[in-house]
Amino acid sequence: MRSGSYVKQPTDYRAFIPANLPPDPAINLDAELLKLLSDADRALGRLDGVATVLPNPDLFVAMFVRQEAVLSSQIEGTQSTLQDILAYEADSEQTTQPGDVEEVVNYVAAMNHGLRRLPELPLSLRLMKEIHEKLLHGVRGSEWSPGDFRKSQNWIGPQGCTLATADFVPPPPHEMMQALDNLEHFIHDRESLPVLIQCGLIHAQFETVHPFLDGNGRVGRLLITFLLCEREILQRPLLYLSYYLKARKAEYYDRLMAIRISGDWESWLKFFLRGVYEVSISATNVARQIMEMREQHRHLISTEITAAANAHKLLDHMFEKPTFSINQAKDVMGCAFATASSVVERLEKMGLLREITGQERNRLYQYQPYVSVFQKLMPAEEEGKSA
Ligand SMILES: Nc1ncnc2c1ncn2[C@@H]1O[C@H](COP(=O)(O)OP(=O)(O)OP(=O)(O)O)[C@@H](O)[C@H]1O
Repeated sequence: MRSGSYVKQPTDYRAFIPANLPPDPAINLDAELLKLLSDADRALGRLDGVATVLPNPDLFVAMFVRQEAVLSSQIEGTQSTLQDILAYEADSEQTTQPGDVEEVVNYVAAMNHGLRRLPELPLSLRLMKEIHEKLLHGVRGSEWSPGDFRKSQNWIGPQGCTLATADFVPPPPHEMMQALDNLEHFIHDRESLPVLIQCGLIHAQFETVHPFLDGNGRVGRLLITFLLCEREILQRPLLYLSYYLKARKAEYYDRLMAIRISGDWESWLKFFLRGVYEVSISATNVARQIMEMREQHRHLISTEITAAANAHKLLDHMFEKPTFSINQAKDVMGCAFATASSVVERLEKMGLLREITGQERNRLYQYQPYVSVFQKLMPAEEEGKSA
């Protein structure tokens, strides 16, 4: 079959051996697929444009990365919310954070590591292993060979299922390496296909090969961002595609299965491109809202606070790290504790900051209007629970 075939293994189960990429027969770029491709390209271009045209986009990139990290980890079943990770980053000593918050922190570290490495190391099997190592470092699943491809057979399906009852059995290790070599080769091919088509094919093939014992979904979703950044389709990692995949998890899995069962690459690609389009538009709006908010709040600070330089400094910092203690604010502004305390109090009265711990000591303040822009994308989080 076009996407591969099920092959009976000596120990009596059937594993899927993927065919090489690009698919043969080639992807049918019908009118619908071409339109979706062109819409997604345009929307992604607009998102990238926002980041290059507006001043200081780097201030808020970290928040987009956190957003993607939370959503991608929630697909995997992690309960932590954006609020949890912000509080954890501001004060990791706090004991009230859910145990799995470190998985999201690791996702952010894996994303940042990959983005840092890309200028010196192309998107490759080696980079995938490095990313995986960061992702599973010291957390649940870390007994599952962080940074190493699997050396045993794995399978996908409901908890407790066996090789015989699994929904899907990826290739056994020796076939897996051959499939990975082909995948790496395909990743380096810059000529044959439009980048977004290539990106969709790479993600799905990676999930089919399932080269790690755990974390395949998250590494596969990170690959999407890395490819877009490596090819300079996006200058910065602003696309939180997991927002779309999380909302349509059943369809996400069904589309991946349809590639294996009936070789239907095209329906997966259409689903993927719709996601790129929708999320690009959403992310562009978020970026615009943030820049407007920055202007409004800068203006508000200038008119309401005399000697506003410190507060401006803190405001800029809040776009990158919206949750912080007074001690941290003091360091950012380079002033005395008492001065930092009065600036924070003032910003709180102006409605820009909210104290989030409810404690008398070790208080944390949050730039709430800003965080709310992202929380609105996660309705369940507003009620204080994860989806
Ligand atoms: N039939 C399927 N059912 C569920 N997941 C599938 C299926 N086929 C492929 N997958 C992929 O496998 C991923 C799950 O693999 P794994 O548990 O190793 O990854 P994870 O990162 O730990 O978890 P998750 O992917 O759920 O976030 C899914 O996210 C999806 O991308």
